[in-house]
This record gives sequence, C-alpha cells and structure tokens, in this order.
Amino acid sequence: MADKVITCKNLTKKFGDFYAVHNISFDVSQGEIFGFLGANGAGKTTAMRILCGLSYPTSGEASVAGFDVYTQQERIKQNIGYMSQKFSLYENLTVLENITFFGGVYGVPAAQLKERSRQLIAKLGLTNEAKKLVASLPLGWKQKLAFSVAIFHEPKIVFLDEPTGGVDPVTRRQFWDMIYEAAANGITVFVTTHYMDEAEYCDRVTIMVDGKVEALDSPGNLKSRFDVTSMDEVFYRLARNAVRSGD
Ligand SMILES: Nc1ncnc2c1ncn2[C@@H]1O[C@H](COP(=O)(O)OP(=O)(O)OP(=O)(O)O)[C@@H](O)[C@H]1O
Repeated sequence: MADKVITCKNLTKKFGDFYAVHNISFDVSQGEIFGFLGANGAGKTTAMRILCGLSYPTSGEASVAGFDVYTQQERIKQNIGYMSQKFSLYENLTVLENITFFGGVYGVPAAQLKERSRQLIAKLGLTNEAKKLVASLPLGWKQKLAFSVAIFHEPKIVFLDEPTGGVDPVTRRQFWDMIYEAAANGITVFVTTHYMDEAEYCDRVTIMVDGKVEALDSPGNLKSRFDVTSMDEVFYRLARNAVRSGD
C-alpha cells in the first residue's frame, strides 16, 4: 500500500461555539489526486489551512508529509506547494521573475535556479513570453504558470484551492493534464473545486457538508452508491440539505 502522506483523525476547528470543521477523518496516499468538495461554507478552506500549517486545530490529530499540524508547522510548509485562485503570481513581475522569485522562496538551490527556470519556461511553451509581465498573460496561462511554480521545488504535496476558477472547460482540461503529470511523478494533489467535471478526474473525492465528511470514495463508487450517472447528482443529493451558505 502506498505511503500515507496526509492523515487526519477527528480533526475539529471551532470558532467560538461554531464547528467550522467537525470530527473529520481521512488518509491520503502518495501520488493520489484527492478532491475536497463542499458547498460554500462547508469548511474546506478551514481544513485546508490547518493541513498547510497555517492554522491550529481545536482538537483531533493530523499529519502532513509525516509532520504534526500542532508542533511542526514549519516543516509542513517546507514540504508542500500551495496555489489558490486568489493568491498566486505577482502580476507586475515577468514570467521569468516570478519563477525565480518563488523558486528562491521555496528553497530551490541557487545553482539550479537559472537552468531549471529555463527548462520550465520551454516546457510551458512560454519562451517568447519569459520577459513579459504576468499581467499580460491570459488567465488560463497564469493558472498553469502558478501551478508549475507551486510544484517547482518538487514538494511532496500540492494544495490547490479552486485553482481553475473562471476559465473555460478546454483550459481546465489542459490544467488537469498538468495535475495528472505531477501525480504520476509522485506528487500528491489535494484539490478543492466547485466544478463537478473536475471531481470526476480525482482518484477519490470527499464531500463536506456543514463541517463534516458526508462521503469519501472514488467518483465511480459514489455514483453507483447513489445510482446516478454524474458527480453533479451525487453532490446535489448530499449537499442539498446543507444549512450553511458560507460568507
Ligand atoms: N475566522 C473565522 N471566524 C469565524 N467563523 C469562520 C472563520 N473562518 C471561517 N468561518 C466560518 O466557518 C465556516 C466554514 O468556512 P470555510 O471558509 O472553511 O468554508 P469553505 O467550504 O471553504 O467555503 P467556500 O467554498 O465559500 O470557500 C463558514 O461558515 C465560515 O463563515
């Protein structure tokens, strides 16, 4: 059995008396693409922030890349990559400057930075854009670049928080080809999304409802359990009774 790179048991986060995340438990294996779904306010971001070493749980246990979320937050940060729709690249730096900046921040050795940046730009087909500002790139390209930057230092796990928001289905599909490649190279992918076609691409999917894990299985098994043909319907069955609507 593949190594468990994320484990979480009865993980709970309270804000005052309110359970944003309530007793969630799951394991994620190395190289797995793990989808984390839920309606607005379900608790996804809260849970993800704990797993990224950015916030402490109220109770329960969790480890990421073998490090404890209470006592080893800095070690966790060294072993993960992170990308969100909201926080990604510097628009007023060029493509090359963004890659070298984040590569440096994430600890890519200085001696390798120049050559690896060149290779990445060539792989992305952005050689002619290397000296252009990121602001001038189409959104889909920004997202592909942001993902490449998030895994540039070869982390064990990459956390993606709604990475493809706002782009068309073809560009999303291309983005997912990059996710598959990263997973095939052994990087574990933990991804939140509101797009149910993307849920179909995951190895396993968790559906959170009001802070709890309501379902956790492969898309195929979830569809047969509910006797439906799409993840959209699975999601609707589970999330329709949610009381939270987020903020
Ligand atoms: N710092 C906080 N203080 C109080 N309540 C909070 C805090 N952060 C989040 N919450 C609440 O916890 C619940 C879960 O929020 P969270 O952002 O984790 O949901 P989410 O599933 O990521 O939603 P979305 O898809 O809208 O991002 C929401 O009801 C939110 O209002």
